Amino acid sequence: MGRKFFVGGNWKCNGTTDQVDKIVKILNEGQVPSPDVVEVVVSPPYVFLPVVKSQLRPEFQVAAQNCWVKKGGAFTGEISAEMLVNLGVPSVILGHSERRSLLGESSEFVGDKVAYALAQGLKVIACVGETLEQRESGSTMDVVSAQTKAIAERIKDWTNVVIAYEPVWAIGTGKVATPAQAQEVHAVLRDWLKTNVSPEVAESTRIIYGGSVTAANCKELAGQPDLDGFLVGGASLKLEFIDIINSATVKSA
Ligand SMILES: O=C[C@H](O)COP(=O)(O)O
Repeated sequence: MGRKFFVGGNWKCNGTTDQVDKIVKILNEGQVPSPDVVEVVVSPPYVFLPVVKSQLRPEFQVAAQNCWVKKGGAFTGEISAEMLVNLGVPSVILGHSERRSLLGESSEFVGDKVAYALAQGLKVIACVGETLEQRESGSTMDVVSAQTKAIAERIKDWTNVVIAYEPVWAIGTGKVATPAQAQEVHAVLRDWLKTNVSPEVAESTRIIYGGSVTAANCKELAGQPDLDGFLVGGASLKLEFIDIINSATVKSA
Protein backbone atom coordinates (compact mmCIF):
# COMPACT_ATOMS: atom_id res chain seq x y z
CA MET A 1 0.00 0.00 0.00
CA GLY A 2 1.30 3.46 -0.87
CA ARG A 3 1.88 6.26 1.56
CA LYS A 4 -1.30 8.24 2.13
CA PHE A 5 -0.88 11.99 1.58
CA PHE A 6 -0.82 13.86 4.90
CA VAL A 7 -1.69 17.51 5.45
CA GLY A 8 -1.15 19.02 8.87
CA GLY A 9 -2.17 22.52 9.90
CA ASN A 10 -0.06 23.95 12.71
CA TRP A 11 -1.88 26.96 14.12
CA LYS A 12 1.06 27.71 16.42
CA CYS A 13 0.29 30.31 19.15
CA ASN A 14 -2.56 31.94 17.22
CA GLY A 15 -6.29 32.32 17.60
CA THR A 16 -9.15 33.71 19.60
CA THR A 17 -12.42 31.87 20.15
CA ASP A 18 -13.98 33.84 17.27
CA GLN A 19 -11.09 33.06 14.93
CA VAL A 20 -11.21 29.40 15.90
CA ASP A 21 -14.92 29.30 15.01
CA LYS A 22 -14.13 30.81 11.61
CA ILE A 23 -11.31 28.40 10.84
CA VAL A 24 -13.39 25.40 11.88
CA LYS A 25 -16.19 26.64 9.60
CA ILE A 26 -13.75 26.86 6.68
CA LEU A 27 -12.47 23.36 7.42
CA ASN A 28 -15.94 21.90 7.77
CA GLU A 29 -17.33 23.47 4.60
CA GLY A 30 -14.31 22.90 2.33
CA GLN A 31 -14.53 20.46 -0.55
CA VAL A 32 -11.69 18.01 -0.05
CA PRO A 33 -10.71 14.55 -1.33
CA SER A 34 -11.92 11.49 0.57
CA PRO A 35 -10.07 10.24 3.65
CA ASP A 36 -8.80 7.38 1.47
CA VAL A 37 -6.75 9.95 -0.44
CA VAL A 38 -5.63 12.40 2.25
CA GLU A 39 -5.21 12.44 6.03
CA VAL A 40 -5.85 15.86 7.53
CA VAL A 41 -4.72 16.82 11.02
CA VAL A 42 -5.07 20.29 12.52
CA SER A 43 -3.15 21.46 15.52
CA PRO A 44 -4.68 24.29 17.53
CA PRO A 45 -3.18 25.62 20.76
CA TYR A 46 -3.90 23.35 23.75
CA VAL A 47 -6.71 25.53 25.10
CA PHE A 48 -8.73 25.15 21.91
CA LEU A 49 -8.17 21.40 21.41
CA PRO A 50 -11.42 20.22 23.06
CA VAL A 51 -13.66 22.68 21.21
CA VAL A 52 -11.98 22.09 17.85
CA LYS A 53 -12.10 18.32 18.34
CA SER A 54 -15.82 18.43 19.16
CA GLN A 55 -16.75 20.69 16.24
CA LEU A 56 -14.45 19.44 13.49
CA ARG A 57 -15.74 17.24 10.66
CA PRO A 58 -15.20 13.62 11.71
CA GLU A 59 -12.72 12.70 8.98
CA PHE A 60 -10.25 15.35 10.19
CA GLN A 61 -8.22 14.83 13.34
CA VAL A 62 -6.56 17.10 15.86
CA ALA A 63 -3.00 17.13 17.17
CA ALA A 64 -1.34 18.92 20.06
CA GLN A 65 1.69 21.10 19.33
CA ASN A 66 3.84 19.60 22.05
CA CYS A 67 3.73 17.43 25.16
CA TRP A 68 5.88 16.70 28.18
CA VAL A 69 8.76 14.26 27.96
CA LYS A 70 7.53 11.87 30.64
CA LYS A 71 4.68 11.13 33.01
CA GLY A 72 2.95 14.19 34.41
CA GLY A 73 3.50 15.54 37.91
CA ALA A 74 5.15 18.65 39.32
CA PHE A 75 5.95 20.23 35.93
CA THR A 76 4.22 23.60 35.97
CA GLY A 77 2.87 24.68 32.62
CA GLU A 78 3.36 21.33 30.92
CA ILE A 79 0.77 19.02 29.34
CA SER A 80 1.41 15.29 29.48
CA ALA A 81 0.95 12.69 26.77
CA GLU A 82 -1.45 10.90 29.12
CA MET A 83 -3.65 14.00 29.27
CA LEU A 84 -3.83 14.15 25.49
CA VAL A 85 -4.79 10.48 25.35
CA ASN A 86 -7.38 11.08 28.06
CA LEU A 87 -8.91 13.93 26.02
CA GLY A 88 -9.03 11.75 22.90
CA VAL A 89 -6.36 13.78 21.09
CA PRO A 90 -4.68 11.20 18.86
CA SER A 91 -1.53 13.03 17.69
CA VAL A 92 1.17 15.44 18.71
CA ILE A 93 3.76 17.56 16.90
CA LEU A 94 7.20 17.20 18.50
CA GLY A 95 10.56 18.83 17.87
CA HIS A 96 9.28 21.85 15.97
CA SER A 97 12.22 24.15 15.20
CA GLU A 98 10.57 26.99 17.11
CA ARG A 99 10.79 24.85 20.24
CA ARG A 100 14.29 23.63 19.41
CA SER A 101 15.61 27.17 18.91
CA LEU A 102 13.52 29.28 21.30
CA LEU A 103 13.20 26.79 24.14
CA GLY A 104 16.47 24.93 23.71
CA GLU A 105 15.02 21.49 22.98
CA SER A 106 17.92 19.25 21.98
CA SER A 107 17.62 16.37 19.53
CA GLU A 108 18.03 13.94 22.46
CA PHE A 109 15.20 15.60 24.37
CA VAL A 110 13.00 15.52 21.27
CA GLY A 111 13.88 11.84 20.79
CA ASP A 112 12.88 11.12 24.40
CA LYS A 113 9.59 12.93 23.87
CA VAL A 114 8.84 11.02 20.67
CA ALA A 115 9.52 7.69 22.40
CA TYR A 116 7.39 8.56 25.41
CA ALA A 117 4.46 9.91 23.36
CA LEU A 118 4.46 6.82 21.12
CA ALA A 119 4.56 4.55 24.16
CA GLN A 120 1.42 6.27 25.46
CA GLY A 121 -0.35 5.53 22.17
CA LEU A 122 -0.06 8.91 20.48
CA LYS A 123 0.82 9.39 16.83
CA VAL A 124 3.76 11.74 16.34
CA ILE A 125 4.64 14.33 13.73
CA ALA A 126 8.39 14.65 14.35
CA CYS A 127 10.04 17.77 12.94
CA VAL A 128 13.57 18.06 11.59
CA GLY A 129 15.30 20.78 9.60
CA GLU A 130 18.40 22.89 9.14
CA THR A 131 19.00 26.60 9.72
CA LEU A 132 20.14 28.91 6.94
CA GLU A 133 23.65 28.90 8.37
CA GLN A 134 23.74 25.10 8.35
CA ARG A 135 22.47 24.99 4.75
CA GLU A 136 25.03 27.52 3.60
CA SER A 137 27.84 25.62 5.29
CA GLY A 138 26.78 22.43 3.49
CA SER A 139 25.68 20.51 6.59
CA THR A 140 21.96 20.12 5.84
CA MET A 141 22.09 16.36 5.37
CA ASP A 142 24.24 15.83 8.48
CA VAL A 143 21.84 17.95 10.57
CA VAL A 144 18.62 16.26 9.47
CA SER A 145 20.23 12.82 9.70
CA ALA A 146 21.44 13.49 13.26
CA GLN A 147 17.99 14.76 14.29
CA THR A 148 16.39 11.64 12.80
CA LYS A 149 19.01 9.39 14.41
CA ALA A 150 18.15 10.75 17.87
CA ILE A 151 14.62 9.51 17.28
CA ALA A 152 15.62 6.22 15.65
CA GLU A 153 17.84 5.33 18.62
CA ARG A 154 14.84 5.55 20.94
CA ILE A 155 12.02 3.85 19.04
CA LYS A 156 11.43 0.52 17.32
CA ASP A 157 8.04 0.95 15.72
CA TRP A 158 7.70 3.71 13.12
CA THR A 159 4.06 2.96 12.23
CA ASN A 160 2.75 6.03 14.04
CA VAL A 161 5.48 8.47 13.03
CA VAL A 162 5.35 11.10 10.31
CA ILE A 163 8.59 13.01 9.70
CA ALA A 164 8.15 16.71 8.90
CA TYR A 165 11.14 18.21 7.09
CA GLU A 166 10.99 21.93 7.79
CA PRO A 167 14.00 23.99 6.75
CA VAL A 168 14.15 26.73 9.38
CA TRP A 169 14.96 29.38 6.75
CA ALA A 170 11.66 28.61 5.00
CA ILE A 171 9.39 28.82 8.04
CA GLY A 172 7.20 31.91 8.06
CA THR A 173 9.57 33.70 5.71
CA GLY A 174 7.81 33.32 2.37
CA LYS A 175 11.01 31.63 1.09
CA VAL A 176 9.72 28.19 0.24
CA ALA A 177 12.22 25.45 -0.60
CA THR A 178 12.21 24.71 -4.31
CA PRO A 179 10.66 21.37 -5.23
CA ALA A 180 14.18 20.13 -6.06
CA GLN A 181 15.59 21.27 -2.70
CA ALA A 182 12.75 19.60 -0.81
CA GLN A 183 12.97 16.38 -2.85
CA GLU A 184 16.72 16.18 -2.31
CA VAL A 185 16.40 16.25 1.48
CA HIS A 186 13.35 13.95 1.54
CA ALA A 187 15.24 11.41 -0.56
CA VAL A 188 18.23 11.59 1.78
CA LEU A 189 15.97 11.09 4.81
CA ARG A 190 14.30 8.10 3.17
CA ASP A 191 17.65 6.65 2.30
CA TRP A 192 18.82 7.22 5.87
CA LEU A 193 15.82 5.25 7.13
CA LYS A 194 16.51 2.49 4.61
CA THR A 195 20.12 2.12 5.69
CA ASN A 196 19.72 2.68 9.42
CA VAL A 197 16.24 1.38 10.23
CA SER A 198 14.85 -0.86 7.48
CA PRO A 199 13.75 -0.78 3.83
CA GLU A 200 10.15 -1.37 4.98
CA VAL A 201 10.18 1.62 7.32
CA ALA A 202 11.79 3.77 4.62
CA GLU A 203 9.09 2.78 2.15
CA SER A 204 6.14 3.26 4.47
CA THR A 205 7.07 6.31 6.57
CA ARG A 206 5.60 9.56 5.37
CA ILE A 207 8.00 12.47 5.03
CA ILE A 208 6.15 15.75 4.73
CA TYR A 209 7.42 19.24 3.96
CA GLY A 210 6.85 22.45 5.92
CA GLY A 211 7.96 26.03 5.35
CA SER A 212 5.98 28.75 3.53
CA VAL A 213 3.65 26.27 1.83
CA THR A 214 0.81 28.09 0.05
CA ALA A 215 -1.97 27.35 -2.40
CA ALA A 216 0.35 28.70 -5.10
CA ASN A 217 3.33 26.40 -4.50
CA CYS A 218 1.79 23.23 -3.06
CA LYS A 219 1.02 21.37 -6.28
CA GLU A 220 4.54 21.44 -7.65
CA LEU A 221 5.93 20.38 -4.29
CA ALA A 222 3.33 17.61 -4.01
CA GLY A 223 4.55 16.22 -7.33
CA GLN A 224 7.93 15.29 -5.85
CA PRO A 225 8.25 11.52 -5.41
CA ASP A 226 9.51 11.51 -1.82
CA LEU A 227 7.23 14.28 -0.57
CA ASP A 228 4.16 12.79 1.14
CA GLY A 229 2.34 15.90 2.30
CA PHE A 230 2.73 19.13 4.20
CA LEU A 231 2.93 20.69 7.62
CA VAL A 232 1.45 24.12 7.07
CA GLY A 233 1.75 27.09 9.40
CA GLY A 234 0.42 30.50 8.33
CA ALA A 235 -1.71 29.24 5.44
CA SER A 236 -3.46 26.73 7.71
CA LEU A 237 -5.32 29.66 9.28
CA LYS A 238 -6.83 30.68 5.95
CA LEU A 239 -9.18 29.44 3.26
CA GLU A 240 -6.20 28.44 1.11
CA PHE A 241 -5.59 25.49 3.46
CA ILE A 242 -8.43 23.79 1.58
CA ASP A 243 -6.48 24.17 -1.69
CA ILE A 244 -3.41 22.74 0.00
CA ILE A 245 -5.42 19.71 1.16
CA ASN A 246 -6.59 19.30 -2.43
CA SER A 247 -3.00 19.07 -3.68
CA ALA A 248 -3.24 15.45 -2.53
CA THR A 249 -4.91 14.75 -5.86
CA VAL A 250 -1.55 15.37 -7.58
CA LYS A 251 -0.45 12.00 -6.17
CA SER A 252 -3.60 10.14 -7.11
CA ALA A 253 -3.84 11.68 -10.63
O1 LIG B 1 4.76 23.89 11.36
C1 LIG B 1 4.69 24.60 10.36
C2 LIG B 1 5.84 25.28 9.85
O2 LIG B 1 6.58 25.88 10.84
C3 LIG B 1 5.61 26.13 8.63
O3 LIG B 1 5.14 27.41 8.94
P1 LIG B 1 4.77 28.39 7.73
O4 LIG B 1 3.89 27.62 6.80
O5 LIG B 1 4.08 29.54 8.37
O6 LIG B 1 6.06 28.76 7.07
